[in-house]
Amino acid sequence: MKKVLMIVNPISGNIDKFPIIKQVQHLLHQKVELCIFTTSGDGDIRLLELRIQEFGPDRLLVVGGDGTIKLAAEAGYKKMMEIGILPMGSANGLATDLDIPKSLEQALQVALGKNLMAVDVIEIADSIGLHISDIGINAELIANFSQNKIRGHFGYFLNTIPTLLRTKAPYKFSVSANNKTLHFKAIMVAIANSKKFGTGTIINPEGKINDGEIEIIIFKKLDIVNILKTIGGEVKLNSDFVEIIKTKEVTIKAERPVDFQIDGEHFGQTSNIYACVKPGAIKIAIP
Ligand SMILES: Nc1ncnc2c1ncn2[C@@H]1O[C@H](COP(=O)(O)OP(=O)(O)OP(=O)(O)O)[C@@H](O)[C@H]1O
Repeated sequence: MKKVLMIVNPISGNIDKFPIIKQVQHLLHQKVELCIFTTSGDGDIRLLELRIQEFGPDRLLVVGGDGTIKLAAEAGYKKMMEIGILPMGSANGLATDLDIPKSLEQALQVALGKNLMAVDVIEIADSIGLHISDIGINAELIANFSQNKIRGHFGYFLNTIPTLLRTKAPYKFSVSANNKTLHFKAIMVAIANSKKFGTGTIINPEGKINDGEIEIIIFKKLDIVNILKTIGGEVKLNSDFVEIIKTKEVTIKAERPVDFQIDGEHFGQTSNIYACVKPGAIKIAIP
């Protein structure tokens, strides 16, 4: 490996990235050519695509959370770029799922290592997702979290109660997959590529990020106690309030626009989502 483009999100996880950049620069000194792209939160995708074109990296090294990994994947996926991850987000859902080590040195070793997994990409709403997208109450929580500018797990926790008080859930949805359409009421419908939320909660026991399929997870009901437990990573999901459909593509319709998120990034409100899986479309370095 000769050239590494490090993509740094300065605000993710409320972590100061300066010492991390210094340490990576020190560890890679005279080993690889390192270029740093710092995200601004505005128009990053086009600027990153341009930087990739100019610099021609062998690998993208993401220093951020799920949103920053999503950005790197979106900019690099048509070029089949290899991605390494230094998990520096609030929740780090994808990194948790891929068992990326938490210590910087170990994560860096993995991120620049030879062990690559071809991961499925979900094409969804003119964008892509690698981890978990959903429409309903979790996206409402993320929308409130983004507005409040409080990051970290505590930020999610603080937003839980107001979100639950304000929500109009359950909503009426229809889900079309595998030549069948289901109509039901639910508090949220998730499109999942892998097993866990960043809190460590397994929301999708059948999920495998490289099996060429996605799981549609319908959360029919969830009481406040269960939601708080879920955020704390305690709940074992049971079929009374959850239904899972395995598929390669899905259309989800809601009776009215409902909050929607992809990999922790709020995507406004929508009443119509189409998603399909592109098997093994991006390579991520794993332990
Ligand atoms: N310089 C910046 N200033 C403000 N916002 C930024 C900046 N750079 C990126 N962002 C925003 O950061 C968000 C992505 O953050 P990311 O998901 O990586 O971290 P996180 O939210 O702390 O962690 P996680 O997603 O793992 O919970 C995007 O919404 C992006 O627009």
